[in-house]
Amino acid sequence: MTKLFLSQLRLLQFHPMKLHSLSLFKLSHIPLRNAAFHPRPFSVRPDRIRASKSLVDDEADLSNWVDDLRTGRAETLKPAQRVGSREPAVRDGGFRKRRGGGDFKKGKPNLDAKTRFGLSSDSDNDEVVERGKFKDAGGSGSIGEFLSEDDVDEEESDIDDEDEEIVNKSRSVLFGKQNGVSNTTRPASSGGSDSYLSDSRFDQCSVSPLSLKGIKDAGYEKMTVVQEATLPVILKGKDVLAKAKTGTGKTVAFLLPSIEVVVKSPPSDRDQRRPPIFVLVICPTRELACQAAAEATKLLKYHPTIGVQVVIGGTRLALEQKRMQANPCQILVATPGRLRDHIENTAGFASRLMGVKSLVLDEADHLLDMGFRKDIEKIIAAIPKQRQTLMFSATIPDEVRQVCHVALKRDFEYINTVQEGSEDTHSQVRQMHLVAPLDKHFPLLYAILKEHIADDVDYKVLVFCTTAMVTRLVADLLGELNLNVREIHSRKPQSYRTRVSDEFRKSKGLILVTSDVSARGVDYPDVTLVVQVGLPADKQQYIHRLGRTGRKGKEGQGILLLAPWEEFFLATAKDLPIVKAPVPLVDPDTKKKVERALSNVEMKNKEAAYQAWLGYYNSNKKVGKDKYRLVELANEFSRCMGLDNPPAIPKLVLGKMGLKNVPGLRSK
Ligand SMILES: Nc1ncnc2c1ncn2[C@@H]1O[C@H](COP(=O)(O)OP(=O)(O)OP(=O)(O)O)[C@@H](O)[C@H]1O
Repeated sequence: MTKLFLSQLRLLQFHPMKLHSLSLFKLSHIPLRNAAFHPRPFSVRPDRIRASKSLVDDEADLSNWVDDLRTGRAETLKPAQRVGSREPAVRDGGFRKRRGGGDFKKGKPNLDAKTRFGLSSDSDNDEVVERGKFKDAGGSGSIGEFLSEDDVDEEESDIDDEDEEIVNKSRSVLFGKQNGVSNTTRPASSGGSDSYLSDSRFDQCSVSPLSLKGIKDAGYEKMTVVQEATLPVILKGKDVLAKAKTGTGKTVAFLLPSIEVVVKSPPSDRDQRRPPIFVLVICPTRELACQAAAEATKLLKYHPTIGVQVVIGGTRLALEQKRMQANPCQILVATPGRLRDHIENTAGFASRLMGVKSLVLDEADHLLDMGFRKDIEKIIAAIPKQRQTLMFSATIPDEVRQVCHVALKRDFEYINTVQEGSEDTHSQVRQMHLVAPLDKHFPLLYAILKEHIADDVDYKVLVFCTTAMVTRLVADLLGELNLNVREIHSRKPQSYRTRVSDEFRKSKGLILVTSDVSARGVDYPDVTLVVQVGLPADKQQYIHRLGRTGRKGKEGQGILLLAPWEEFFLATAKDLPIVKAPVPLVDPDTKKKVERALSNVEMKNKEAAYQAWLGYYNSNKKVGKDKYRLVELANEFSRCMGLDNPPAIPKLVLGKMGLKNVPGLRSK
């Protein structure tokens, strides 16, 4: 039996003097912690990429996109790009091959896209900093805006469309029952501790022949560990709370048995005006909802009578209403706020929900935290008590287990596929942290990215930032530095988000600067590096962000860039193997280049980023405690952007933030 060691790493203090003494940082040359790891070849998957959402030009098209997949009207599916382990970088006399680009200009934020999607007009929108609390506002001063949700996604139905709204049977170890709850830990069944595939095949399970055909066409043969662990239990009708590492196939694990629920239900009458919805899947973000619906569509290939639809914020409610009327579905994938909107405003919708037999909460811990809880409770009140409930996530903190009775029956089964003594992250993902003064962050980020690009021609990088407006600032900066970047956050129109997300999914040689809208569940293949700039909201969010790389057993790298006063985060994640990174050399030239690039970034974007930054850290329990120190730090951030005089903030906003009369702040 493989023995797993929990690496208790000594977290070394960063010493600024070391900055110059260390050689150029080569992320990809650092040997993996688990040197013996070989990514499993992913041989059985003639991978398919879903229809190009870059064709989606307006909200109406977006709304119809999943329908088009169902009816085969969407763009022909394209064969996958390379799967399996990454190839070494191709170098040709210093020329580095780059792919991707689409209709965006390399290295520059696309101006057409900016104009078309109104980027400039939303620069002074509010930015929410912490779920359920006041976030900073960028100018209009409307309280409604303050109360909107930011990047935690995203869907807030009640504001407007721009606001938003995630076993091995034989070897299972039963830890016993407490209060009727079964707790089961089901370790990976083959191929070492990090294998995500089990030895069991789907055809060994009692699923319908048509579903099996769909699974085969999707390229799935063996079940992943979480699928093997949960399928038999779910098929028996039990409520399940399941935990499995990121990128290990949880979506299919809940979709397949959900489809079987519909298969076993009496067929709806074709003429029935309001046919029942049998399966309701709730995801915290729009991207995730679309992704889950697309996966369901794949699996439903041979079930022509079963329909799936998606309802998400950012599209016109009336369009969704029309679409649901025209193409009634038995499986509905939704984000919480928009679902509530339909419950309250769509004629006949509430009665359709009375047919729900299976409720799925994807990213369950996130859906049960305070930002979504009210919506979820309202939704649960609108569906029958007699139903099966499935909750999945890569992180299930104790607090969530304590409140999961909100949705689950008392005798639910808790299935944990993360082995005892193993971390919630993948051992094939090298995790590093870099602690450096704030004024070094932008040059360091640039140096990290340049180095990574030089090492891997197929680079595909996600850069996570703390808020939407800081995301925009960093994207602007990296664009000015001629890196091939895109940005995605909650202040972008949904059609733009969908387009960029799809482009990044298919691309290589691209950097996506993002807020936490991309933190959970989004399945971008072959991400080579995840950079997290600044304090993650919590350890769970760190894990989910990191989980965008190292999916399906592949290798990956993660780097967390912190200021010294953010270093306390490492103590909260001390069970994770986050090692100290060698510091990349930032030569004076690089520094100057970054300063020059910053001077080209629009003033209003810097102002919005300052305010957002202040709001984000103000909401942090530790950093926000000492308001005087907070303002000092915010002003340091302002100087990092080249603004020695910090931008003025509306008095109302300062009042809401509890920052009135704090020295160092300028009000207007
Ligand atoms: N049985 C299978 N065999 C091979 N590939 C699979 C199988 N099941 C799912 N996959 C693929 O694995 C990838 C990851 O799946 P998925 O996105 O569901 O992961 P996840 O566990 O939900 O991740 P996260 O925690 O980040 O949400 C997807 O590309 C999916 O198509």
